[in-house]
Amino acid sequence: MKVQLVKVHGSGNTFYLYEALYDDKLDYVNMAKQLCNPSINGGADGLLLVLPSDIADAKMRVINADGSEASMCGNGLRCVARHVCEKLEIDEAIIETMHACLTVRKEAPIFEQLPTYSVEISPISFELSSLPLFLEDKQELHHERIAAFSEDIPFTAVSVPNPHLIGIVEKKYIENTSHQQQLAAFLNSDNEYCPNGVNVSYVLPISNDEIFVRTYERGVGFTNACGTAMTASALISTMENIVSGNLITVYNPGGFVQCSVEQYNDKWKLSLIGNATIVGYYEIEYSHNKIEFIDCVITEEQVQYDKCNIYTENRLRSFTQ
Ligand SMILES: N[C@@H](CCC[C@H](N)C(=O)O)C(=O)O
Repeated sequence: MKVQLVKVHGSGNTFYLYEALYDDKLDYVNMAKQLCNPSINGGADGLLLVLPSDIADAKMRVINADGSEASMCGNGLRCVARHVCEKLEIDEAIIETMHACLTVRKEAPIFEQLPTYSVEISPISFELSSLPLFLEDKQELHHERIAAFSEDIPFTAVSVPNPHLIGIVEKKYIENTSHQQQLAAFLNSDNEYCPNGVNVSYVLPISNDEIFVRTYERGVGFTNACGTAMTASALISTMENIVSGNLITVYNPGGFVQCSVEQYNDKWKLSLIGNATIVGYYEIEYSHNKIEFIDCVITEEQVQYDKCNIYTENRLRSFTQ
């Protein structure tokens, strides 16, 4: 069977997007594992499925590189938002995800001409059972040191609704990734704390409205960026008075986004604003569970995005030197 795919990214978090217009009985887990293999066409961090929905403009499913399914994906949702809005010729849409129907919207570019979308990030829970994360008698974890994780990094746990463990760190933990690598690999292996794994982010405060976030993603490993992690990090940084104001700029190894963090009557309202870049259009042959790339048309959009990367690198250099 011939399958049409779009390669997309949000902050360098890269996905193949496939729109299934009918029940095609394809093995999406097998497809994701092959498409994400870095030795084939550069790989990707996941497969985004755009499916018909009875209650929204479309439904998104997210398959991680290892074949596990995630309940949400912020960077991926921006790319799905663009796909659906352009197809339906609308500027705002509702996308059904595993646990919520979320509003997505076309926005003014965050940098030069970059196609930019905002996506709602919800529901939010601090209950450890929502991740789940098991820590003796604790119900929640807020900016606290856990000896088994680190002697000096305070961690917060939150689900949005995919699970995140977020540490506020000093520069040495950003310059050298080994602590994050070891902790995240442990929490994503067979372990007593996070039986379903967890996305682990290290956050470096930069200014009163800027942070840097690097994430080791469950089901993938280190990625250029994780949208839900950056939004959750902006929330935690706000709650801990590390940043102030409603719009936080979040730099990451693949670019930058803006996260809107607002509070109404004790309830947090989060959204993620950033690029939704189309890298290329691909045709594959998928038969006997094997993928073969047949054709591709690469767009000019990455050239434009590279300029944004140069801007981000220069900006980051000014913080880190
Ligand atoms: N990159 C994503 C999150 C993808 C899912 C994650 N790996 C998980 O398993 O929770 C994002 O942009 O939010």
